[in-house]
Amino acid sequence: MTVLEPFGARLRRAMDERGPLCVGIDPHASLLAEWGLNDDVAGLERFSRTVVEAMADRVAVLKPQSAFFERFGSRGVAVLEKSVEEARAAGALVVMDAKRGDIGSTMAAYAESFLHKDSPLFSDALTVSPYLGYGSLSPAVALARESGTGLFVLALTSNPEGGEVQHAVRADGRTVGATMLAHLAAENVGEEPLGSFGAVVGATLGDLSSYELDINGPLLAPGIGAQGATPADLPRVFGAAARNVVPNVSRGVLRHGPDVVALRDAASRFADEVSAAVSGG
Ligand SMILES: O=C(O)c1cc(=O)[nH]c(=O)n1[C@@H]1O[C@H](COP(=O)(O)O)[C@@H](O)[C@H]1O
Repeated sequence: MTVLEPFGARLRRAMDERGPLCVGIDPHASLLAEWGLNDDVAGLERFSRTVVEAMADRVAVLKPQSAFFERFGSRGVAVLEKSVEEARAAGALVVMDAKRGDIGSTMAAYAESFLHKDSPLFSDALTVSPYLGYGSLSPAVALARESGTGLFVLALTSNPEGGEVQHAVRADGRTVGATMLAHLAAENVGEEPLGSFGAVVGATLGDLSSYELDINGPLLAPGIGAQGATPADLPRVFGAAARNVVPNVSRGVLRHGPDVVALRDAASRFADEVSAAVSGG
């Protein structure tokens, strides 16, 4: 297999060159309607192509949300394949948001679907769920190491319901979420300039100073915009780990379409606010 430079190194460089913002490609039916598009495969394709055209040559990361493509069956997935390919060709890193998680042998097939270089859906990284046990993700960790890709593991999610699982306290006194962060820190030991095994940590969660967020890996932070968090929250939520945060905005940017210039302006306003907040400016 052609081996890419590790995802963490590629991501760090992209964050340095383009800023850390991740824009989501989330073609909600309501957004298709707002954009004057039909809720069908042609509308999906137009939406996705517009976002890629507007963003892929300037933001560090694009994150397509697979569910909105799967909704249309195989033709929707074909649009997803094309979007991933075009976004990567234009220089963006693609984090496939498919939140996969299963017993190890099945997990291996999920990993192949997104992280093997010959897969039609090959992406730079994949979101995964560790709630069948962190160890069930091992085939994905192994393939990511082999192919120079990365994972974002759901540790502390942005939604209010996540706490009942992630804040649960284990017999050793640690919360489940903290345990996931510790597993990721172990994966990333010694990696420079940044490990490839990231955590998803919601920007909506308030002060997380009781958590060890310094996992030497990226922290994907959804929740900015439509879910109520703002870039100004990042230092308060993430403290010193803010330098490794990849803030995600989906609807907060996408609602400005379909005009490409308006989409770019919206993303660049978020990017400026992130940079002012994280650099203390
Ligand atoms: O893994 C994710 O990206 C994710 C994790 C999480 O904890 N919360 C969360 O909102 N997301 C995703 O991030 C995006 C947020 O979209 P907006 O709320 O429109 O910005 C959606 O695609 C969600 O599926």
